[in-house]
Amino acid sequence: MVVVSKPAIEQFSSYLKNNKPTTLFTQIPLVDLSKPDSKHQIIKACEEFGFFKVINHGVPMESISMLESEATKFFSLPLCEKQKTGQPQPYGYGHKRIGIHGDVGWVEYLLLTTNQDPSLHSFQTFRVALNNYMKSVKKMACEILEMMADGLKIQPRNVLSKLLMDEESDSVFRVNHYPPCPNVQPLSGNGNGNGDVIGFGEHTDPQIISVLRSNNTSGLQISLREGSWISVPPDQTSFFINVGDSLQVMTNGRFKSVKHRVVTNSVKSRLSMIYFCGPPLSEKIAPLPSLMRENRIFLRRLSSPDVIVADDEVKKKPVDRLVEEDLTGVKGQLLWRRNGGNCKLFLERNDLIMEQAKLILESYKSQDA
Ligand SMILES: C=C1C[C@]23C[C@@]1(O)CC[C@H]2[C@@]12CC[C@H](O)[C@@](C)(C(=O)O1)[C@H]2[C@@H]3C(=O)O
Ligand SMILES: O=C(O)CCC(=O)C(=O)O
Ligand SMILES: [Fe+2]
Repeated sequence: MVVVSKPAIEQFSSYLKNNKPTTLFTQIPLVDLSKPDSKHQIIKACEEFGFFKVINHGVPMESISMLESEATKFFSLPLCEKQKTGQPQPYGYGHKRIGIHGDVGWVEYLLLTTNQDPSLHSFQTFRVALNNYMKSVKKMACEILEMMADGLKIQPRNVLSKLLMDEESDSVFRVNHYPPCPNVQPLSGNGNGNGDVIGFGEHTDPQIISVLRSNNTSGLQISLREGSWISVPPDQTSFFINVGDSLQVMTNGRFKSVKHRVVTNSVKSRLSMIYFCGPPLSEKIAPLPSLMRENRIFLRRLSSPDVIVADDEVKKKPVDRLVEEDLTGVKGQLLWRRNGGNCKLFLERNDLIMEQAKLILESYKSQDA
């Protein structure tokens, strides 16, 4: 639900107060995929930001423009036409409500599986443009994942990309449309809690990596390690790569999944297209053996209370100490599962039945309440 309560100017000044541009000069890492040292740049960017921009990516501009124009046409259709793609459960057309946790944003979107998704059966030209685009983007994503494996000195180099190449890969594609938001309007729900104008509230993506582009319109922000937010300058010809929770787990916390959000624009529509590279359903997501330290799994809470991640930074976080004591040295695995449409990582311990693992997850939830 959208609530209009205060005059726009008052809300805007509150927005600025809560979103100080603390790091004006921080540059988003740029990786030129055609350069021989790109694997090292990728590793550095994933360690420091969990986010980077790529150029010389090999995705043809025509396939990008074709999909963008089909998506723009789609969002300009009357609501009843867009709803023919189905209710978002989770696939289909949705607006304002995002996911199952009551999140609200100034956004409409289309969420699709990358497999044979029936949602677009009456939008054939859209479907063709999408398949074309996804083929090239998937190829680029695999190349990036292989460069990551090289940079991490992990063998075989397809250890990450094979999850995406798997026929059962649980990848999703999302097109988000943020219409201009004329007034600065606070949204109810789980935005960022400051009454800001949120297009898509802060979160981390649960998948391995996400490949994002937009129509040259600002709005995307990422959170830096020290907690400040920076705006990502838009760029129509490049792609942006997000490290997701699954990759954070697989690298045993060496890469961090990036917290990000989208704020609205009062003048221009933002259109973003994102390929979320997910592992096959029920894939075991565990730190890659060569990146394990002391053969232990450390756990840290992520933005969603059900998602936990291997990381030894937990030692610095009092709220998680109990969990570390409970689980240090435990052999277990995180499974990629879907629950009511949302994909998540679930903990399954070798020495405990799932019910007990659930209890541990419950304790996260009660800390949040
Ligand atoms: C606000 C949310 C929407 C989301 C689930 C979440 O609680 C946090 C992650 C979001 C995300 C981002 C990537 C994909 O678009 C998505 C389908 C996913 O797997 O995680 C969405 C979720 C969603 O829209 O349900
Ligand atoms: O629209 C964007 O630029 C980002 C949206 C996003 O983070 C998501 O869909 O997961
Ligand atoms: Fe995201």
